[in-house]
Amino acid sequence: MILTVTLNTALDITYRVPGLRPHASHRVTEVTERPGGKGLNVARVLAALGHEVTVTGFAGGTTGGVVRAGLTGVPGVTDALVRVTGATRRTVAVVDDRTGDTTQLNEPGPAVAPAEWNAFQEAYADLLTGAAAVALCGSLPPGVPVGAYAGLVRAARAAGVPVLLDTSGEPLRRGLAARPDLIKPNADELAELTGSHEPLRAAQAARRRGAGSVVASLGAEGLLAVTPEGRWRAAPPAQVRGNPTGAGDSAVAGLLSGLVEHLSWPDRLARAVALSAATVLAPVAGEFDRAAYEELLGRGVAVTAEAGAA
Ligand SMILES: O=P(O)(O)OC[C@@]1(O)O[C@H](CO)[C@@H](O)[C@@H]1O
Repeated sequence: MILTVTLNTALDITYRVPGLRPHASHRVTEVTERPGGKGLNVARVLAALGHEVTVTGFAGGTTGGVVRAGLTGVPGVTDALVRVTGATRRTVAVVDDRTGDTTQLNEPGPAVAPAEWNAFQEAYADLLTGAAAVALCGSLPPGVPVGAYAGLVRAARAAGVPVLLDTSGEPLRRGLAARPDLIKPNADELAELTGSHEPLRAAQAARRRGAGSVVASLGAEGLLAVTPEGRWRAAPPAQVRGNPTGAGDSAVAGLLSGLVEHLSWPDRLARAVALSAATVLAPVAGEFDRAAYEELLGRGVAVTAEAGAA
């Protein structure tokens, strides 16, 4: 079983509007709602690839109920979310039909009480005993200590479970010190973490600060991996246009599935890039287009080794 942790789950709402303008009123032409928060997106993609996945984190209130209802019946996904008194947040992705651009609005999430945080940590320790790998994903809701991920990384390492951390800002900075096996920042997150806007240099700096491996997602340029086994760049065969929400989560699912299947780094990266591009091509945020995924993999994702020490 693969475990994904989403402390700040969300009901993801996607609005389509024919041209988004500040200060204007808009008619929404299409609304979709689905369970979200990064770890839930990762879980759905892993399950679609044939893995058994358990999801944990927090869920509460009416929105939490809708999120949980949306997970029931998803083949391969087991709900082990911990109930909280506060209400699970909503996030809104507004897709501008004219430009194709997406604007994201993320609520902060419910206030988590100390007893709820303790209950989660106990549940997490139990779940680790059956896990082949764990992904810790997304922002922290109010009330969860900013060093939370450091503790969760340490617990995974103590249990001998490979751990991937995908977050940003101070939670990433602190989590890194606990030495996660892999981090997957985007270019902005990596620059914020290291102060360097040059992705290769920044990824090397992140490794020195504690990450076993770094896979940076660089938008249209694909992925840059800096690992103890070598360095690679992986890019899709053609540029894809669409809604990028969840594309990073699909890359995480590709990397994690590749890890538990013992794929080589180039094969993991090819899978992650193809999944990520197939997510941009899917009409609903956080889903991937399976036909596009298979076609992209079949056409071959260019994975090139970079010279030099990791
Ligand atoms: O606020 P966070 O936790 O950083 O990000 C939340 C979020 O925007 O990320 C996912 C896409 O990656 C969405 O499903 C989700 O709502």
